[in-house]
Amino acid sequence: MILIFTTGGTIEGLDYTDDGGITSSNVGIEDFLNKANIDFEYTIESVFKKDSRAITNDDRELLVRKIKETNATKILITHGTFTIEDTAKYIGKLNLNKTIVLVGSFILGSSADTDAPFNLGYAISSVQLLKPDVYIAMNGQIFDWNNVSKNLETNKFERNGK
Ligand SMILES: NC(=O)C[C@H](N)C(=O)O
Repeated sequence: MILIFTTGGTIEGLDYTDDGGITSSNVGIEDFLNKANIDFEYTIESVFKKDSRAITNDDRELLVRKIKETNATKILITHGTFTIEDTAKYIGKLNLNKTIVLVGSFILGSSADTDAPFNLGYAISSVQLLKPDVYIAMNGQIFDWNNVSKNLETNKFERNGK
């Protein structure tokens, strides 16, 4: 069984507009899974729905509590890309002995050319195969929680020192 926690971000159609307001186009992660006719057991829970710049450590603590409470050992977290590495580090440091994969998208989940379904598929595959630890699945790659940063110029995640 895969447990999916959703937290908002562009992958769920959530973004700030240039004038500072927040836009929401209400994309359901479940919709992507249904469209792909997936055939594995999963549970999905919305923990909060925020642009990731608005996520606080209290929010991260709530996520951690839910991760600890569940019997599930394979957990996918959908998350905005701006602070996905902060959340990965926050959880990774705790050594929870579960396979936890965080994933987001760069292009609005509601847009026709979104990278959301590709990223989700890659992350769902990864969460089933990786050994217990915390990872970010983006740009068709897996990054360890303690060796990742986002390159704002290229919109790609990189290993540190690369
Ligand atoms: N690509 C993204 O997810 C950016 C987004 N607005 C966020 O929540 O971080």
